[in-house]
Amino acid sequence: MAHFLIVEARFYSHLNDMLIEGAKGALEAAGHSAELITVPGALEVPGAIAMAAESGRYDGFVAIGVVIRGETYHFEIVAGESARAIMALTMDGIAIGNGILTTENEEQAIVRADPAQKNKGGEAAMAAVRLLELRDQFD
Ligand SMILES: Nc1c(NC[C@H](O)[C@H](O)[C@H](O)CO)[nH]c(=O)[nH]c1=O
Ligand SMILES: CC(=O)[C@@H](O)COP(=O)(O)O
Repeated sequence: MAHFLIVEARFYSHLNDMLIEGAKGALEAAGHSAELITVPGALEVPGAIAMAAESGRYDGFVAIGVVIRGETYHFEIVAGESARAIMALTMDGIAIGNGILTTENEEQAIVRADPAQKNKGGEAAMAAVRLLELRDQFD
């Protein structure tokens, strides 16, 4: 059994609740345990993962959040920079599944957050599980 940390950017609570349900359900079904921490937004997720990885207490991580386009360029920054920083951590060998949705509107986010629909939270959790399996295989 592996132990995962779910790091949620709690910007849209009702959407996060669905993503977290999917992630927890996937990890539990795969026989793993999970903790949850909350940060304000997607830009804080990579830093929180980096800090938690330093502790050595977690085998893998699932990033959860929702970034919905507004009126300004900020969407590109939040969506792009959180994804880029998470990818950089993954390239350092940290098993992370990225379940941060980046959508044009709430309707798109609901479909992707809902475990009964596209279940992107569960998908991100299983991606982290797979990366951990590969790291163990290559060690
Ligand atoms: N607009 C969204 C944000 N913005 C907040 C940033 O992520 C960050 O917390 C702030 O800039 C302070 O550093 N975050 C989301 O997760 N989703 C959004 O739609
Ligand atoms: C993704 C965002 O930062 C967005 O929610 C902020 O909206 P706006 O660009 O209208 O300030």
